[in-house]
Amino acid sequence: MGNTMTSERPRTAADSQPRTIVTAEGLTIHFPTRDSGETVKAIDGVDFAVRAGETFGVIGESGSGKTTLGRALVSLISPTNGRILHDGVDPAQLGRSAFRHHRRDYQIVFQDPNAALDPRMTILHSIMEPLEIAGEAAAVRRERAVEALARVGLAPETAKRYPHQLSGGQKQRVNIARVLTLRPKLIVCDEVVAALDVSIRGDILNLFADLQREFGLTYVFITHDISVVSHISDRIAVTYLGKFMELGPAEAVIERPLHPYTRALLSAEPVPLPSSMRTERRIMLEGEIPSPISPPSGCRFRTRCPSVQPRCAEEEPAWRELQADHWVACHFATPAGPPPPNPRRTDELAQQQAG
Ligand SMILES: Nc1ncnc2c1ncn2[C@@H]1O[C@H](COP(=O)(O)OP(=O)(O)OP(=O)(O)O)[C@@H](O)[C@H]1O
Repeated sequence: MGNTMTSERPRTAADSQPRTIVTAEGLTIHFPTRDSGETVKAIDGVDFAVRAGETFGVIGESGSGKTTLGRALVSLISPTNGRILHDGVDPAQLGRSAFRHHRRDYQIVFQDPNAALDPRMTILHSIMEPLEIAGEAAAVRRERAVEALARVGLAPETAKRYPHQLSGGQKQRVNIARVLTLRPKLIVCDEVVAALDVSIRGDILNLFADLQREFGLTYVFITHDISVVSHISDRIAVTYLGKFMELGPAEAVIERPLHPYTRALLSAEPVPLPSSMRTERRIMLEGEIPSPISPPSGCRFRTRCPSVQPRCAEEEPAWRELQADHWVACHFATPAGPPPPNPRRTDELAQQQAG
């Protein structure tokens, strides 16, 4: 960045690549179950990089591993296999004190507005708390907290209040102020508007967008709600049973999906359907997501896929860049889109429904 005028070094392809804030390499997170001794494969080998200044949306049904992924990105969970790099640094290799200093740059805001707030602390103290843990001086803590309170749209008198005196939306603004004081490189937003009244979700999403513009923040935005993710994301990753099915520019993923799962997810959404799908029949997602303890062989989506073929049970699809910056894991996807529904499969599903 900026080195072409001052450095003698010739430009390389790497110079035009955007800087990455966090990279996941073969990221795998397995949880042993307490009673049965089995393993929950919550995240089962994903590779991606989040670019500086972008909003990286992560979408998928409940149980697909989104929260586990988000927690791992901010080092709240350690990888079972593979690794996460923060701006090129592997946090797992840092000593205790270096890690403590490092992790303030990688923050998370949770779905439950109460999760991070101590009911006995005033709002000002709650906002100052992360700075105190980070070892900042009292004067800096107060100054930054007051500034952050205003920046998230809360009145100065809110400082003296307690969490129970605030609405859900106001508490979520406090949570945003808490992480903002640390000036982090990355904020993982885990279903941050899901618990809020529908009427104020837009305000909070707009606040995130304004803060991103002002402070050059990078977000990973986790949600099961397509309207949220399409509203705010630059790129979208579609997760299913611990794997990425598709990853690409938001507009391409929403308007011209490549994976049958993405198409089914979008088609299950009541409104608004992308223009390319308005005339298509709705493809309903049949059945429950299978257990991550024993995911299906080959392609994990095959047991619910309307386009399934015999090969899907035998061979795991490769992760392919089918179009520029647009990746998919499906044997039969083409640059034109997902494979057409398999008529035999459609008959089977109709029979199951009738039965
Ligand atoms: N600490 C844990 N111990 C055991 N299993 C876990 C643990 N955390 C998550 N899981 C399991 O891992 C799988 C993925 O969970 P995760 O919460 O990451 O999914 P999700 O996509 O965020 O779902 P939701 O939207 O419901 O939160 C689930 O089967 C869940 O039960």
